[in-house]
Parts: sequence; C-alpha cells; structure tokens
Amino acid sequence: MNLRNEQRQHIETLIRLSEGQAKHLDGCREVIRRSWERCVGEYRLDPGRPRPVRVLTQQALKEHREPVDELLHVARAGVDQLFAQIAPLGYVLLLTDRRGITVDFRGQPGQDPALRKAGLYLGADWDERYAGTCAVGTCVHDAQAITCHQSEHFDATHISLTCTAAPIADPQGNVIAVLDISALQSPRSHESQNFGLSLVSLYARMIEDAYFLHRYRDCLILRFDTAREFVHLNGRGLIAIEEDGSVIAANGEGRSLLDAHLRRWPAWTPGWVPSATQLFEAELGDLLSIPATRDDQIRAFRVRANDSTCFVTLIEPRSRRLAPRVVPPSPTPVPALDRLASDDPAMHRVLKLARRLRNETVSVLITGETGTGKEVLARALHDSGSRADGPFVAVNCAAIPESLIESELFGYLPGAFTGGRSKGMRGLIQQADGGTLFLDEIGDMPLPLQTRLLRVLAEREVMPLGAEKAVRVDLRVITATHRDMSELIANGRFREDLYYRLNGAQLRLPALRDRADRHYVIRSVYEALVAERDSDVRLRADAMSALLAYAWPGNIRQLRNALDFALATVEGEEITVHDLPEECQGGLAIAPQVIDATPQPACADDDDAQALHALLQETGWNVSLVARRLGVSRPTVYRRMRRHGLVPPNRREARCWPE
Ligand SMILES: Nc1ncnc2c1ncn2[C@@H]1O[C@H](COP(=O)(O)OP(=O)(O)OP(=O)(O)O)[C@@H](O)[C@H]1O
Repeated sequence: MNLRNEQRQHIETLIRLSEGQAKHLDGCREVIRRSWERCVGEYRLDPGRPRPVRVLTQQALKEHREPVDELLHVARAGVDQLFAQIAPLGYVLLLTDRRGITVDFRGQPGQDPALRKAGLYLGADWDERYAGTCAVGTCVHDAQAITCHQSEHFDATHISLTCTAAPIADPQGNVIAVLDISALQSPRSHESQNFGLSLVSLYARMIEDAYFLHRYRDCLILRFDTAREFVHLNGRGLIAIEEDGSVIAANGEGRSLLDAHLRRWPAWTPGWVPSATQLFEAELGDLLSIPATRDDQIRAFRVRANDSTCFVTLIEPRSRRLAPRVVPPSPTPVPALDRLASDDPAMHRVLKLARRLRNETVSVLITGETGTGKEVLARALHDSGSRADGPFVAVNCAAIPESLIESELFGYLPGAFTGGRSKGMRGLIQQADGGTLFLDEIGDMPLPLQTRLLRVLAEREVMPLGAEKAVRVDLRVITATHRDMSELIANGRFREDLYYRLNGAQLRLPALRDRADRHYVIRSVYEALVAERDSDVRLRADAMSALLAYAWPGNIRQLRNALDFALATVEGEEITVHDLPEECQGGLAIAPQVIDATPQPACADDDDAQALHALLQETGWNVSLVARRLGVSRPTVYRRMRRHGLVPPNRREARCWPE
C-alpha cells in the first residue's frame, strides 16, 4: 500500500471518529485516542484537510527563543551528546519551547528539503492545536514522555514520521520545553521506538537537572539517590535549601519526596513545605557538614516519608565554599562503639543513644534479628563505660536447660540440692557484681525465674539457693532478644512488669540487608578474620559484589561464617565469587528470608522439625555445623531442638542439654 492509500484510510478513520463512531478506534492507545478526540472536539481540526507545516519567520522565532535562552545555553551540551547518538540511526533532534515551537534543531544536512517539508526544522510549530496529535504537542499537553508513531499522528501529512518526545520541567514542575527525536522513516512496530523513549527521557531529565543546578547555583543544594555510587554522578533528587534548611525548590525526584512527605504529614497551611531536616532524619548541622565529614562527601540518612535510606551530598555555592566552614563539633570518639558502624542512619541512631547510655546504670534492651550483633553491642557498651574494668558476664537464657538456669544464675550454697557442687557455686548474677550482666534471649527465661530476676533488679540483691540471707550486688543489666516481646507478654509468657524494668532504653539493631554501610561491615568482618588467621588472602571485587547483593537472613553471623568458609577453602591468593558458599553466589536473586523464632502454624512447625531433624542426622548431630549451615547461633539450634523435642541419640536417657 502506498502512502496515499494509507493517508486516505487514516483520514476515513478520523472522520468516523469525528462522527462519533469511536468503535473503529479499537487497538488505539488511550493517550492517542484522547488527543484525537481533543483535535476534533476541542480544536476543531478537520482530518479531511491536512495542513501544511507551519514554520515561523526569523523574527517570530527570535521572540520564542528569548525567554528560553538560558535553558538553551545550559541544554547545549546535552543536545549535542544526544544528537551524536541518534544521528547515525537516521534521527533528527528538536528542542521546542512550551508552546511547541522548535527553538533548537540538529539534523542531517543531506536531508534538508525533506526534513523542512516534514516540519523537522528550526521554527516549526508542533502545537497540538495546529499540528494535531504529535509527540511534541501531546507531550506538552499531557506533561509526559510519549512516542507518536506513524499513523498515531492526527494529520495525514505526518503519518510516515516517528517522533518521541519528553518534557523538561522548571523547578515548579511546569513544562518549559520539550526534547524530541524524530525520523522520516522507521520500522512498522511501535516497540521499535521504546529504546528511544528511554533515551530521550534520560536526556530530558539531565537537561532539567542541569538547568536546576544553574538556576540555584547561589544556594545550597542537597543531591540524593538510593545508590551511594550514583550520588555525585547522577543523583536523581535535587533540593535547594536556605542556610536554615528551609526548602526553596526541588527537581522532579525532590518534588516526589516532598509529595510523599506531605501525604504522610499533611501541611497545616496551604503552600507550606517541610524543611530538609523534616524530610530527612537529620539535624541541620548534619546536613551542612556533609562536605567535611566523610571522604566521599556523602552521608546516609533515613527518609522520614517512607523509612527508606538515601545517600545525600551537599553542593555549596562558590561564595560559601570560600567562606570559613562552620562544622559542628563531632562527638567525642568512643572507639568500642564507633567501630561497629560506618554510615548507616539506623546505626547512627543506635550508637548515638549508646554513647549517652554507656556510663548509666539504666537497663538496656537490645533487639534485632538473630546474628545482628546484639551481644557485640552489649560488650561494646560495657567496654566503653565506667564499668569497663568490671566483669562482663554473658548468659544465654535459651542455651541453659530450664532445670539448671536457676542455679546458674542465682548460685547455691553447699548441699543446696542433690547433684550440686560440694562447695556450692557463685551464681552468674553475683559474678557480674561491679560490671555488666548480659542476658541474651531474655524471651526464653522461664516464668518463675522472671519473678526472681525482677526482685534482683528491684532490690539489687540476690538470694542464692539454700541461702538465708540475700547478697547485695551492684550491676548493670543488658538484655537482648530477637523475639516480639509484646506477643510474649500478650500470651502470658513474659511478665510485663519485668519487661518495663529491663526496657529502660531500647536499642534496635537493623538487619544486615538494610544497612547502608554493608560494605564497611563486610570489610571489617573480613579484616578481623584475616588477622585471626594471619593470612594475606584478598577479597576480589566480584566476591564483594555478591556479598553486597545477598540478603543475609542470618545477618553478621552468617556473613562471618561465609567468609570463614571462603578463607578456609580458598586455593589461590584471592577469594572470588566462586569461593563463597553457594547461597551467596546468586546475589539479588535470593529473597530476604528472615529467621523467625516465633511460634508457627502446626504444619510449618512440622516441616521445620523434619528439616532440622534431617540436617542434624546428616551432620552427625553436630550442632555447630547445623548452626553454620542455617546461619543461626548454636543456642537458636538448641532452642529449636527443644521446641520440637529433638534429642541427640546419646543423650536420650539423660535429657540434658549442653550449652
Ligand atoms: N560489628 C561487627 N563486626 C564484626 N563482627 C560482628 C559484628 N557484629 C556481630 N559480629 C559477629 O557476628 C556474630 C553474631 O554476633 P552476636 O552474637 O553479637 O549476634 P546476636 O544478635 O547476639 O545473635 P543472636 O540473636 O543469635 O544471639 C558473632 O560472631 C560476632 O562476632
């Protein structure tokens, strides 16, 4: 079919549309159908009378260029770069103003007359009201990127063209220009233009951002992204702020963040916008000091609107850069705590509170998934506080058999019970006198002992078994759990009054997969292991990438085990991705799978019991090996065994549990 026939059919289709027979538009995209309806209904364009291309006079063009002169200047480099990519594919490039007038153009000199005839030329008017449905005009109307492919154009003159356009918005979100690539000929399928749509959208955004940075070059600008590596290069969000943190303007991504914030916390007065310290969980000093605080001049903050983490840098105006910088004093170093994290907002919060609590006697409850480092944090709190010279006694309530926990904790006098040591025993609580008692897995503490523990905490006295007189103790209690304490309380398995006494302050450790400083954690765990082994094996970048991408259901413990395994089995001088345990090699393909010790429905419980039993048999009841395979602690394995009634063959008679 030649173009004339095609044009005739196209005109007939549109005439039927204008006569209200819309059913003939089956298969037409919604965005095109709406534009065609505007053309016939609103603009009164006659599909039967194709219009000649309208090109403005030099004088009229000059008048359209003037208001966007600054934008044209900023956009030039982007326009040239995009054109260099599309020219070999037969495309030309148009930059139009908000009315659809082509104010800048790049094309093939050889095709000059053909381009001019098709309207692909400087000064051509692509307003939907005149030219009908087309990429530029419809993009201006809908304020979104669009491809208008061949017969999707309204005017029959244009149905051989393929055009793809993306809007460029000003900092208020209004379309100020449109970037378009067009070709005189193209393949039939609409999909052939999908790649072009992404490319044009990308360049439109880059030009928009370059214009934003130019307009607010005298202001402080926060640039942010969800990936640390992209912040300087192509950070998607831009927010211009005053020295007091109040927001002046934002680009598209920045406005999305503001919108999300205002959806969660609606404005009190119309037009009110939150300040940057409300958008991010940060104090003004944290934001203003970003350039001085870290080598890469990027800091991670929590986004309050959606509780996600984003990486932020601060772009300072040149005038400010020359002025002496006011950097808020950094907190006094506390090495034991400082080394637990690098740049993660949740860890910042935990460590900030931990620094304040380290010299207090207030009880601290540490929560977090298994293996997140609760015991390591408890130890660091102890080591960094005034009790550092005293003992640190760690007790795992899940690992000690219920029958022994009381005597272990409270101690006993000689002859207090059959089977006890003849000299009696100083309980763990007494052993912690002058220091810290760390009760891990506190949710597993049997109810009767909870009552006794409550008394110790209230009266600061301990009564060993068989004793008649209480002994005074001076200790700080830190507890930890990965369980949902409110659920245990609701089910009557944990005393509420004890919970409140233990929970003087709560430190919640994030899961490894959620930490923005995963790279730092992997490095420090690796360096510690290498030092322990006195090895100089390196960790290659592909292994690091796989470790960064993995979901770590067993958190830092699983990470440590994975690296330990790699170091133990590696043959060469460096660990590659293939040296890692199999489950860590697949990267992001593995979905997060949180190990949860809360009671599960019976059938899931049965499955869990069977799987655990099989693994125990396979490993010859080697609990350490099973724990390593599952990425959980040994106490967790023991607890699960106890829950399912799984007893090692050699202990079936004694029913006694090792630590
Ligand atoms: N910041 C860290 N740097 C290096 N290693 C760490 C860090 N945090 C934890 N680990 C290591 O990870 C493992 C688990 O840590 P820890 O026992 O403190 O976790 P946990 O949360 O108490 O575990 P669970 O809930 O099973 O009791 C340990 O081998 C510990 O040495």
